[in-house]
Amino acid sequence: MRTSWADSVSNSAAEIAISDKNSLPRPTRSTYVPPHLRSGSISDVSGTVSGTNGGSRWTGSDGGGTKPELRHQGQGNSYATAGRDAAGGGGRNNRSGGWDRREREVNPFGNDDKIDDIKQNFSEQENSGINFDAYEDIPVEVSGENVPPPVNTFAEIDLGEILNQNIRRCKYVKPTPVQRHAIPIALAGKDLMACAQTGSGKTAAFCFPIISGIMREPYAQRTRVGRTVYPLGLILSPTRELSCQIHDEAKKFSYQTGVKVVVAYGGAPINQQLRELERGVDILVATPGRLVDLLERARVSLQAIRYLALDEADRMLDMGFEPQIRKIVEQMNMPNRGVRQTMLFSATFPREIQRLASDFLSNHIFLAVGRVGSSTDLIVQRVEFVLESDKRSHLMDLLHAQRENGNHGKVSLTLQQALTLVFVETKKGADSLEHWLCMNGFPSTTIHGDRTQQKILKRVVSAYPCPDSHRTWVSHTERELALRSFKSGKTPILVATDVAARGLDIPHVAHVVNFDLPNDIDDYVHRIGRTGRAGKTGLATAFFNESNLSLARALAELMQEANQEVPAWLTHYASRAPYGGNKNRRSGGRFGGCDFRREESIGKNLDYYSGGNSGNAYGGLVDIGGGYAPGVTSAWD
Ligand SMILES: Nc1ncnc2c1ncn2[C@@H]1O[C@H](COP(=O)(O)OP(=O)(O)OP(=O)(O)O)[C@@H](O)[C@H]1O
Repeated sequence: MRTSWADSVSNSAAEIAISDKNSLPRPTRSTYVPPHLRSGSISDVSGTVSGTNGGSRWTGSDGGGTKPELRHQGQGNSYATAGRDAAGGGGRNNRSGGWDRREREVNPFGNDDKIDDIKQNFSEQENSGINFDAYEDIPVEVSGENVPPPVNTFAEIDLGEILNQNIRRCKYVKPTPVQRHAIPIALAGKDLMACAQTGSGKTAAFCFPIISGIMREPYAQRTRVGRTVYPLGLILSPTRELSCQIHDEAKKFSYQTGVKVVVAYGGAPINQQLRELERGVDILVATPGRLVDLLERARVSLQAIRYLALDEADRMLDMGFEPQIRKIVEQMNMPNRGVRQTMLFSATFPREIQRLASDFLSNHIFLAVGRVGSSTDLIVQRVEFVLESDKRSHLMDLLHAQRENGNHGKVSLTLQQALTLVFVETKKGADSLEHWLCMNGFPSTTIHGDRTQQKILKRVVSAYPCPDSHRTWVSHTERELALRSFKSGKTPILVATDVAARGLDIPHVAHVVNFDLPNDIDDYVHRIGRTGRAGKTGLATAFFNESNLSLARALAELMQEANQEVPAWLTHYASRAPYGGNKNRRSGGRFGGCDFRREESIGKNLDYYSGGNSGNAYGGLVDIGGGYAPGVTSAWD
């Protein structure tokens, strides 16, 4: 039976004795529950909660409509507290109550997970291909009050042994710049607005502190009341692919920590997601639309949220998503800013969006890490003048050259690795180009966000060229399959709309083609950022013509800033073009990525430092009014 949101919230609020969303009561620490006792009912060992759920260690009823009988311990709230985990070290909460998750948890690392192998030092490990030299001189700006110093190694951060093991399993040798700065800030409980270049490891930068924080929280055995679950962490992202990717990453990071991560996204049947939620959730990764649905069905409550992260935050707060985000954050009983911890991450952060975002933040720290991909030559950017009518044949030429030469300058392409991502403006255009490519001997697939038709065309790669009989229509729920087919190299060309522009981390994308340029330079930054990730090189080619005039100036500036060759004709277009390409981002040719508070509050007591990443940049904090340290330029200014 569907219960109204308001009813459900008020009922459950009464039951779990969370009387004030801004003063979430914290239970006392419970006694340690030895692993051999964890298989039974929680009440057997802690006397905290009665009722089991088919073997789940989640508290609450079995979803049959009976309210769980929650007994309180200590401060009179409903949170059953978990014991400490000896293996976790450092007094961490292992979050194991009624059953030991570690026995049932699927190993997200597959077979590549021999503890003996991973017990080696970080320094002895295989570097996962990241080019750390490229990061050494990245300009960094930080502003805010009491900024914790950055770290140089994971060992310097107290994340706990289990999380450290997972970091080793991921083959992360040392933190990327955004991780060096953001993780200590987040662990200090500060709100954070972080801008860092595409492919620089932002996902881990917000996941590690959330997972670690939940493991540390003494109070937070997760609670389910009736069918409503109460996650502690919420990560919002704009697309289902990105949500799934964050979920996959977060599951790796949280492996064997007892912290349960669940994903919910639209365009897929809700029932399976509901079942998964009923099994328990500590961190919910979600797209806004589906989350609102779950909140309105009272299947999720945000009352217990301690950590809120918005990935691609500028996208989440632009006109498309802002109303939903406001609803989620401000009208759905989530603890207020200042009570919860809020972290916003993106590679781009227009000034207007920063201003808007400050509604969700409390006394936040602003962090900007220069964009590795575009400020170095890791992504080689080319722009070619191509008339609309010539685009297809030009693309064909590029693909033939790529196939024959097997390389693009610095970018070595093997057959399996030569993945090419082609961005187009419309869904129809994507389907049409994919069909044409396929008919011309280039196995392709497509991905776009058509929610009404909810179908994508997937071609069988062996059909070469693809006859109609080999074409397979797959349902929208299989959009991920198209992505998988691309990732695996079965269909090494993916024609996509902007739905694939942000966040997706696809190894071996060597070439991004902007068949149709976007209207906004920030979208261009995100699109080309699908290559040249984690220190690897990449190539980005853009087809420009008169219809892209409004982007000319922003594009020329961006390329220049990234030390790219700007064709004379583009400079010419730029000089006579009105300023466009993102009204919010720049004014007077300046990047708008720096802390907007600096401009609006000169003289406020904000710490501020800027400089490279070599360590000496932190020698002295300068007052915000002092601007940049002498001789230091920022990628954001
Ligand atoms: N410390 C690290 N060492 C090695 N690889 C890392 C490290 N941190 C992250 N990575 C890898 O770098 C890649 C990019 O990371 P991630 O997807 O988090 O980037 P991002 O900054 O969120 O990019 P985008 O702006 O496009 O969303 C991933 O494959 C990730 O596994």
